[in-house]
Amino acid sequence: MALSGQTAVVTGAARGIGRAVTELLLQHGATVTVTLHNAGHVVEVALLDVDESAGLSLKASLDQQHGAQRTLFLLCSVESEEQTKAAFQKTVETFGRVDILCNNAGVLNEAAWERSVSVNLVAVIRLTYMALEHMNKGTGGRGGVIVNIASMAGLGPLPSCPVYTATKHAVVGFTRAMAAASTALGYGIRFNAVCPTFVQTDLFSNIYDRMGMFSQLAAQTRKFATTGVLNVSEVAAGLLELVTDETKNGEALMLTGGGKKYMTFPTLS
Ligand SMILES: NC(=O)C1=CN([C@@H]2O[C@H](COP(=O)(O)OP(=O)(O)OC[C@H]3O[C@@H](n4cnc5c(N)ncnc54)[C@H](O)[C@@H]3O)[C@@H](O)[C@H]2O)C=CC1
Ligand SMILES: CCCCCC(=O)/C=C/C=C\C/C=C\C/C=C\CCCC(=O)O
Repeated sequence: MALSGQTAVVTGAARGIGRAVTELLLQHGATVTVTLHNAGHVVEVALLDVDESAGLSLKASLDQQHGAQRTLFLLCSVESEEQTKAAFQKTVETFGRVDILCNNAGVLNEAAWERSVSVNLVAVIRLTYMALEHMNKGTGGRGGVIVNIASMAGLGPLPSCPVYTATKHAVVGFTRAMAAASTALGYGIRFNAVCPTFVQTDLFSNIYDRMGMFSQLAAQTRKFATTGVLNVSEVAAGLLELVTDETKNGEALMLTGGGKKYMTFPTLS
C-alpha cells in the first residue's frame, strides 16, 4: 500500500515512539512525493498529545522539514471523549480524510492503575470506534489501517507491572478481534499490533518510580531489560511494515533485540 495521499492520526505523538512514528510516516510520504515528481501526494499527520510544549516544538521542527501544511498539532488527552471527537473532526476538516490511526499514547503507573487502564485500553477502544465512523467502507468511508502500539507485555507477563501487562494483553486481544470483525463485516480496515520489548524513551527511563506496590521486583525487571533495549526508530519501522503491507491483518508483531517475529496463537479448530 502506497502512503501517497493518506492522512494519519497518531496519539502520544509529541515524544518517544509516537514522535518517531510521525517522522517516519512523513519521511515515507516525502519519498513518495519525490517518486511522483512532486505531484503533491503526501502523507499528512495529525499529532494528538497532552504535552503542549513538546507537541509545539515538534510541530515547529516538522514545519521546517516538511512544510506547515503536512501536520496538525492538536492538544488532546485520549482520555477525553470530547477532545478526541473534536480532534478527529478537526483532522477531517483540515485534511479531508483519515486513513491511518496509530494508537500509541500509553502510560506505565502501577500506583495510578486506573489511569493506566484508561489511557492504555479504554482510549484505544474509544479512538478505534471513532475512527470507524470515518474509515468504515460499509458506511461510506475509504477503509484504512489501525495499528496499536501494545508491548511484549501484551504477549507474556511483566511481574512488576500486572496492570500494564493486563492493558497490553487486552490491546492485543482487541486488535485481533477487531481484525476478524472487520473482515466479517466488510469494514475494509486492517488492524495490527506492535509488541516491542523495552524501548529507550522517557516511559522506560521512569519505570522504577512507577511500580507502586511491586517495586521490590525492580531488580528482576532491570535484569529483563539487559536482554536488549530498542531505539524508537526500530519500533517505527515495524509499524510502517504493518501499515504498508496489505497482507497483514490481525497480526501481533513482536520486536526484540534479536529481530522481529509475527506471533502465532491457538485457534478453535
Ligand atoms: N518505552 C518502552 O519500553 C515501551 C513502550 N511501549 C508502548 O509504546 C507507547 C509509547 O510509549 P513511549 O514512547 O515509550 O512513552 P513516552 O512516555 O516516551 O511518550 C508517550 C507520549 O504519550 C503522551 N501521552 C500520555 N498520556 C496521554 C494522553 N492521555 N493523551 C494523549 N497523549 C498522551 C505523552 O505526553 C508522550 O508524548 C505506549 O503505549 C507504551 O506502552 C511498548 C513497549 C515498550
Ligand atoms: C517495566 C517496564 C515496562 C516498559 C514498557 C514495556 O512495555 C516493555 C516490555 C518489555 C518486555 C515485556 C516483558 C515480558 C514479556 C514476556 C514474555 C513474552 C513472550 C513472548 C513469546 O515469545 O511467546
